[in-house]
Parts: sequence; C-alpha cells; structure tokens
Amino acid sequence: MLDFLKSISAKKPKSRLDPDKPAVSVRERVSALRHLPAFLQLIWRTSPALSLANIGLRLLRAGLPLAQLYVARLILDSVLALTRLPAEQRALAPLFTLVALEFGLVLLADALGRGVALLDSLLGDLFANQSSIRLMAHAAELDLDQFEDSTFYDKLERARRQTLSRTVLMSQVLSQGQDLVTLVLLAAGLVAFQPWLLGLLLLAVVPAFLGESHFNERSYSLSHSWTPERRELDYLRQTGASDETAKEVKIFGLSGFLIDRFRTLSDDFYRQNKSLALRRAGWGAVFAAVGAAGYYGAYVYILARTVSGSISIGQLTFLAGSFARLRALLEGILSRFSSVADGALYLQDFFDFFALKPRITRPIEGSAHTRPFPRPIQRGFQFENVGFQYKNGTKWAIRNLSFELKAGEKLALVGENGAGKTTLVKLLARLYDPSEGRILLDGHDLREYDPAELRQEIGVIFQDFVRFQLPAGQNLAVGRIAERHNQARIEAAAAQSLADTVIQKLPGGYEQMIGRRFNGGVDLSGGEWQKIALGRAYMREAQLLILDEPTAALDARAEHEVFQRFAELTQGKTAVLISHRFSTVRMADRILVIENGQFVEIGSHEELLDKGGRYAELFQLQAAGYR
Ligand SMILES: Nc1ncnc2c1ncn2[C@@H]1O[C@H](COP(=O)(O)OP(=O)(O)OP(=O)(O)O)[C@@H](O)[C@H]1O
Repeated sequence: MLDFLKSISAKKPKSRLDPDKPAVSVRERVSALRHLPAFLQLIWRTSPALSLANIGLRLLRAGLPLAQLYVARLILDSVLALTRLPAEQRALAPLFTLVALEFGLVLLADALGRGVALLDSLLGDLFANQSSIRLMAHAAELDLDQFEDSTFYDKLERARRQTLSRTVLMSQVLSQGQDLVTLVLLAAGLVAFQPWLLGLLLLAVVPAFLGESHFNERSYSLSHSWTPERRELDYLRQTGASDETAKEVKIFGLSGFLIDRFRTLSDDFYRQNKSLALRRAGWGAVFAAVGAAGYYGAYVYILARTVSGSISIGQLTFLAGSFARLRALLEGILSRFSSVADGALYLQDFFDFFALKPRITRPIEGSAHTRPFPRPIQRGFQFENVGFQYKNGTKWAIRNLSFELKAGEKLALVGENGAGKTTLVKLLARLYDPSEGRILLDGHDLREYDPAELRQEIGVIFQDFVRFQLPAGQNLAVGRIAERHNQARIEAAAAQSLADTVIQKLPGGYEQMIGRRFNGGVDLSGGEWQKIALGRAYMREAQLLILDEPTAALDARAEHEVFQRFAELTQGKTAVLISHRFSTVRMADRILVIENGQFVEIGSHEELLDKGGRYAELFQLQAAGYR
C-alpha cells in the first residue's frame, strides 16, 4: 500500500511521445474545476426551464433516502412493539399506514429518478447540438493559418470529441450536487448517534478515492498524449476504407502498408491501456476490501450496542442502513469527483478552443472603424514589398513583391510549381495577412476594410475547390449561398460555365445529388466537377474574380469556350487568372511572372515575348512541345 501511495506522487506517465512529460498533477485537476461554473452557465443557457426542472427534481430525490430509512425504522419498532402486546390489543392500522407511506416513497423515488434521467437526456441532447453549432461557428471565424497548425488541430479534435461526452459530465455534476445533499442529511443522523463512525467511514473510503484519482489521472495523460496518434489512426482508417481513396489504394496496393501502420499504432496504444486497466482492476479489488472492512467494523459496533439494549432494533436498521448508504454515497461522490475533475480537464480543451481568437478581424486593432469597400473599385490593388511566410513553412513563400493590379484589368500569374501564385491570391482574399509589406486597395491598406465585405466582393475558385456532396444546383449556389433558391440565376451561372451540359445529363437534373457519399449520389468526372466549380464564380458576381487553374481538367474545346465566355463576363471587372497553359494566359491584359516568390517581370503577352526574358523562355518551351 505504501508503495502504491508513493507511486501516486512519484510516477510519471509512460508517454510514447514524451517520456518526461509529467502526469497531470492533482493540483491541475483541482484547478480544472474552475471551468465548472462556466460549463454550468452554458448548460443553463441551453434551456433555463429544463435546467430548473432538473434541479428541482434532484433536490426532492436527494431527501428521499433519509425519509425511507426513517420510515423503515418506524415500521420495525412498531412491529416489535406490537409483538410485545397481547393479541387483542394489537391495532394494525398505524403499522399499515407506515407501510403505505414507505410504498409511496418507493414509487416517488422511482418517478423522480425517471424524471431526472429524462431531463438529463433532453438537456444533454440540446447541449450537444448547441455545442456542435458553436464549434462550427467558431471554427469558421478562425484564420486559415490556425487550421494549418497541428496543435490547433489537436485542440479542435479534442473539442469536437467533447461536444458529446460533455453531456455525461453534466449529469455527473448534477448528480454530485444531489448526492451531496443526501450525504449531509444522512450524516447528520449518524453524527447525532456516534460522531466517530463518520471517521471510520472516511477511513474506509478515502484510499479508494486516492486510487481512483491516480488511475484517472494516468488515463487522461495517456489519452491526451495520444491525440496526434488517434488522429493518425482515424486518418488511416478513413484512407484504408473510403470511396475517395479506394482507387489509388487498390492501384498502388497500399492496403497492407496502411494496415501495418494502423496495427503498429493501435497495438501500442492497446498495450499501454491494458497495463493501466490491469493495475486499475487489481487496486480496485484491494480498496473494495478496505471499504467492506470499515463497514463491517461499524456494523459490529452497532450490533453490540443493540444487544446491550442501548438502541432499538429500528435504530439498528436505521444506523446500519445509513452507514451502508453513506459509504456507497461517499465512495460514489469521491470517485465521481475524480471523473468530474477528469472531465473538467477535458473541458479545458473545450474552452481553450473557444478562447482562440482570429487575428484577421474587423476593425483592425488600433482603428475605430473599417473603411467602406469601394463600389466600384477605382484604382485597384497595389502590392508594396509584400513578403509572406507560412507559419509552418521554412522559407518565404513570397518576398519583396511589388506590382499593381489595376481596376478592370485581367492579370495572369505565371510561375513554376511552388512559385507563390496561390499564396498571392490568398493574400488578396485576406485568408492571410502579409508578414511584411502591405497590400493597398485604392490607396488604403487592405486591413482597413472589413474582411467579410472584402470577401463578398471577391470570387475565388481554387484549384483544389471543394466537391460538396450536395445536389447539383446547390453545388453551384455555394458561390452565392443566399441565392440558392434563385433557380434562374443558378441556371444562368451553369450556362456560363458550361455546367448546364453536365447537369442536363444527370437523371435528377439540378436536384441530382452529386458525389458518392450519400444515397443516390452520382459522381462526376474531374472536368465536369470543374465546370460546376466554375459556375460558382459566375454565381458570385464579384468585383474581383480569381480563377486558380480553372481549366486544368477541361478538354481543349471546353477550355476555349470557357475563356470566350470568361472574357465577356469579366468585361469591366478585375480578374486574376492562374494557369500553366499559355493559350489561356495570353488572353490576359498583362502577365506577372514570379519565381521563388519574387517578382520577375510584368507586361502583355507581346511585350514579354519581345523582351525575351523568363516568360518568353517558358512560352517557347511549351510551344516546342506542340511542334
Ligand atoms: N499551407 C502551407 N504551409 C506551408 N507552406 C506552404 C503552404 N502552402 C504553400 N506553401 C509553400 O509556399 C510556397 C508557394 O506555394 P503556392 O501554393 O503559392 O505555389 P503555386 O505557385 O501556387 O504552385 P502550383 O503551381 O504548384 O500551384 C511553396 O513552396 C509551398 O510549398
């Protein structure tokens, strides 16, 4: 036992990742309890009426054990008194009234218990739904670079897991309150009889509590340190068995590789978990025996007092019953305390996630207002010495970049893979802010405008656009989701992006679910998907349209047609086009060539060819391929 108690303070968790990482200390666990008021407040706000009803029922339920024990005592004493009377003097009516009372209490306890369980489940469901909604809303507010940070992802993952398991914590906290009330009521009876019995009770229960805390702490540490691996396990499970990956997994024969990795990781976790579970079970049995010994010690004492005649049989049942109940209650409260503290530690992850704040906000720090967005844009965008480094990147993705994107101009970006073209576009859309330099819109820093308003005025179709598992019409409508019921507008956008020819062939037309994830879904080819995604740009009707490799998957005829329409559609509008195809690029007014994130040259197709620089070189290279 001594060894075990020493181990509580001395042992460190066997974390595969960081063997020196200390276990979560008791102090941390207790300090995590500070999150409980905020948590209870969240529950209260979920539904004040259900919360109030829940508390009311629990308070009533808390008083019942004492009442039941007391009535049982009266019944026994009255039976004994009756047996001592001559048969003709035995009046049974008071006895049966007591029995009826006990019967009533049993029914009431059952009804209250069911009522509490019902309210817990309703409140829990509401709370889980609202937490999920808050989680999605908060994630949408955060900056893109926060998503690219793996510690953020771990937080998000833990917070996501929390939305459901927190309903268990809610029940536990409320039950804890209820049991504490019952405990105080029962303990009052025991203290009145023999105060030191309470000490005996604590002695029987406290070691079990310490053991429970210790093992919960280890469980939490283990599970916490395994968050990245768990994400990897989820990823492997998903990659090994999903429609999106099945093709390549089969072709490359990856399943053995994926399964091996999964097995190695999961076996490792299983081993660590098993060793913890075994020790937990062993020590659990020891503590249960200590608890039982305490109970029987008290029982023997109460029996001796009954035999000596100093208390009645009724009092014996009351006291022995109180003691047994108190022991179970105290054990429950103490062990629940450690799982509440454990839950509160997880709560810390939950609140940590909600405490993350986006940096790209409105208005920018230090200024009182945002600048109204120019309608129409007068001068255009200027990049002034712009540099950008990804948080997890080792080099500058863009450096010392200065150029002007004039209002109404069609600018093409050219550069080799990794040159920084997509990064430039993300900076324009304020998905990131420059690490150095600045971007001006009509002479003012882009950060002075409301980012939401800016994004309203920009339409971007990325090369890795999302294939939403939605009906075809809605898949186009995501370009301007407020217009999702405007069928005429959706059809016009489809006609402009050539998506109409794709949709006409679908059995369900605009209502046809696309993608294979849901029942009845029909998958499209890469080029067909791209036409749908392009349609989103036309739904958008933005002042600045950005297409990042919009035609990479299109056949030559479709590409030609798309660009015919694109030129018409963007007349008078500003547009940025990224493409590796010079047939597309040459349609732009000017072409900006970048290399390793740096400015190389800018000019029209003819100007750059005449100049004989990098563009001319790349153009000749591609043209040579067609000769
Ligand atoms: N999220 C990211 N985190 C870290 N580095 C990134 C990230 N995205 C891009 N990079 C790096 O920034 C550089 C520029 O990438 P970018 O995507 O802008 O290139 P690109 O010119 O659009 O390339 P491509 O023609 O292949 O689409 C590359 O070196 C890339 O590895």
